[in-house]
Amino acid sequence: MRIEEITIRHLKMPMKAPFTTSFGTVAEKELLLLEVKDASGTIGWGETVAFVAPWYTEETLKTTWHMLEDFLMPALLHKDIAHPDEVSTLFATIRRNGMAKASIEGAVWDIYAQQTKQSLAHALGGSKDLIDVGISVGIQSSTEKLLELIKVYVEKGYKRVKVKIKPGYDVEVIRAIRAAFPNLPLMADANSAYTLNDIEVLQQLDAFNLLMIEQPLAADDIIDHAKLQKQLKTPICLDESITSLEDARKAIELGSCGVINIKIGRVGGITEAKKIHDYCQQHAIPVWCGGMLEAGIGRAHNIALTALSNFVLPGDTAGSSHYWYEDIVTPEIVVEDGHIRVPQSIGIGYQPNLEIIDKLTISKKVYKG
Ligand SMILES: O=C(O)CCC(=O)C1=CC=C[C@@H](O)[C@@H]1C(=O)O
Ligand SMILES: [Mg+2]
Repeated sequence: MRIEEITIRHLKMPMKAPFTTSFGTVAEKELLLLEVKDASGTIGWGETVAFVAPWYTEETLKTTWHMLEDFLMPALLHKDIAHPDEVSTLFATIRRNGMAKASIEGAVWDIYAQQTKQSLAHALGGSKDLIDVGISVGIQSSTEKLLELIKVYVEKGYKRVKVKIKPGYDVEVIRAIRAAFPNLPLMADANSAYTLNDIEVLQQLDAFNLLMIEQPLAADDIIDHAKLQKQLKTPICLDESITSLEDARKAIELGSCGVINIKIGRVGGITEAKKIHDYCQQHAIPVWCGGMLEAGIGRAHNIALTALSNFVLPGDTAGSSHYWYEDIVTPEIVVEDGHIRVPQSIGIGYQPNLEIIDKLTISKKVYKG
């Protein structure tokens, strides 16, 4: 294939409820939607996951646009590509900026799946028909409110619940959840809010049979995570710390984690995500697919990736209606009894809904190189 034209749309999507973590709140999601057309007219779609502010990683919506416009699109447009794995080679001299790279690479995978007449999940080597789905619950104004929400999600059938923790909002919150839901598959995500000085607090969490504690320490620190893991019974799951296969290899060699959360955007694309998945499988490290409050295109890519066999833990791939009044794809993504059915039709298995996309678009630009 040869990419000839890319349309970037800047979308603003109202959220049903704000999402709060140890770092900040997202009340309205902004994203870039990429419509990528190859010489034969096949169209693939990609979605950026960087937030407006750099609190999760250093990328922002504006940096992704800058990287796409000034470096990534010029490197890709009008080049002959036999396989989407080659996109990362074209981008090899551009450091980091994984979310920008992933948005365009995801669209190329979509085109490839369509042209080889298979589902994206199948093109990636995935064979599951159903994936297990968990839910991520942001920080709430009170523990009562949190317990009420968890009850609703448990009744809806979600396969595990992840809650956000931060210093001062941790042991007592988890204790209350455990008391109300003794058998719930439960985990906590700290988004790097702790240091090794907090080890006693983190050790107290060992009493609650958590599936894992996600990213307790700094994003760029796998050494301290290795020290912490030696002193915790609960497996550590790394999120922000893993931006590439090399990061995963080093973290596993050091013993910094027992689980890895793979996010396509954070690791620079589906090809790298697959490599991390395969490496973890060879080293008996279970993985799951993290979420970035994606709209339908990003969510569809996550579902296809989760069809790979070492995604053995439920992912943060809630259904469209959890976050959105109206999603940008048809049919909307539905969770039933804690499962999503992996589309078996050609491509991503969902159609972009242009009417809704147009309604949410605040600016648009077409690039032909
Ligand atoms: O997309 C989802 O449903 C999961 C959202 C989620 O938990 C996160 C999204 C983005 C940043 C973080 O706050 C958090 C995470 O770290 O996994
Ligand atoms: Mg996380």
